Amino acid sequence: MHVERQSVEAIVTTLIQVFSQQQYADKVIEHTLAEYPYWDLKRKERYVTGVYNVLRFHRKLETALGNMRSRDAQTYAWQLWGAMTLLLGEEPMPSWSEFEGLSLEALNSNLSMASDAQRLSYPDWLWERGFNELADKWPNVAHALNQPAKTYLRANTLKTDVATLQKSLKKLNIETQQIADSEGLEVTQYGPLFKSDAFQNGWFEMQDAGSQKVATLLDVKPGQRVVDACAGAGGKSLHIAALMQNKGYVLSMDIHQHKLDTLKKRAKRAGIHTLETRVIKNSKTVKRLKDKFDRVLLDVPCSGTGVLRRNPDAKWHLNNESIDNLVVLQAEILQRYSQMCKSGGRLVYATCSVLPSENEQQVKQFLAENEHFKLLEAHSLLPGYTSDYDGFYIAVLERLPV
Ligand SMILES: C[S@@+](CC[C@H](N)C(=O)[O-])C[C@H]1O[C@@H](n2cnc3c(N)ncnc32)[C@H](O)[C@@H]1O
Repeated sequence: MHVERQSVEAIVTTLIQVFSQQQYADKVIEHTLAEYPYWDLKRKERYVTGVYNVLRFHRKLETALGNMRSRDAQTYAWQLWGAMTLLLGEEPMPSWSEFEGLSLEALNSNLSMASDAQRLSYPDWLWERGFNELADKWPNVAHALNQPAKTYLRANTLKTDVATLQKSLKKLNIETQQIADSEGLEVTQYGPLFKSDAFQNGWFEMQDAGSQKVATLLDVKPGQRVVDACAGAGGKSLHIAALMQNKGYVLSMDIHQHKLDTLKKRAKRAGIHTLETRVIKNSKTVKRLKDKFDRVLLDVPCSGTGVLRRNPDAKWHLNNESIDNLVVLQAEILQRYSQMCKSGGRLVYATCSVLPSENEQQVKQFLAENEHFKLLEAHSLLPGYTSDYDGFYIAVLERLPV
């Protein structure tokens, strides 16, 4: 296999932007791909995988480089890619001058003295927090979160069914496999998904298979009134509207208007006409909706530790304090927004975190302070244990009838 210099240069430039200029990887990647519209799918995939592999294993690579590490940001970015290529051994190592002096023996020798956190490439604070919260499950979870993310789709049952979608994608050489008892599909052979007629016509959305369980557990029925109070760009709102067969009312709220704008476009493409969006301007927006909904979804802002496969650079942007602040915000959202639930209604609290402080402990504290709610079921989708997909926590609560 030939390694194209232009692709590696693009990876190096991206890494410099992420590390030295603190930019988010997904944004820089999107921007870079737009600069090279003539790249074929394979080349795009190699570029994206290269960036994510370095981000995922940054600490390991830094440790492996030891005192070979350059102080110059540009040279260091080349070294990171070189070290990753040597250690993974999946691609041939080009004999370019930027890699002079790098050897697999030297990298492995430095790694032989590394700590577990260094070898599995986590910051010390997160390694410790993982152990404190998940005890001896943590190393397996940490390892599972280092695997590359797979691609999953959800067939939009308002417009098609799984078999018809599969057939239509197959014509473009995109192979998929249905996930048992669901509208979910794993993409087993990638292709031009977003250029397909199926996508343009709203036949599917890209959504992790774990994430698809959230709306399912909300157990919505056609004709109900449902609020998705932290809707973001609407992954779960769209699923909810489809499960309700476009009958009833879905209110999608968020504090960011631009996310709701994206949601509206997606809803239009999906053929949804029962959904309204509303930005949360202040506490009154939610207060006015007291006791108004049969179903309330609180897919709260969280550490995102369950989705590190998809956003590996989050490890380097988070810290203990930011997670502690999120825990406070989650408790506040749960307490205030739960009031939108009618008596006899159902509330789902969900995170894409693997940390019990954001999950089980939040629900336990809420139930202790709110006797009119009871827990019906809770699912901890823990990569490496109970989930092959992203990590999620989903608690289903009922507001007791009065
Ligand atoms: C986990 S994301 C939601 C993802 C979305 N439900 C989906 O399926 O695509 C959490 C969302 O909560 C929003 N958020 C943050 N603080 C909030 C608040 N106080 N009230 C409502 N939403 C909030 C964020 O803007 C973000 O979009």
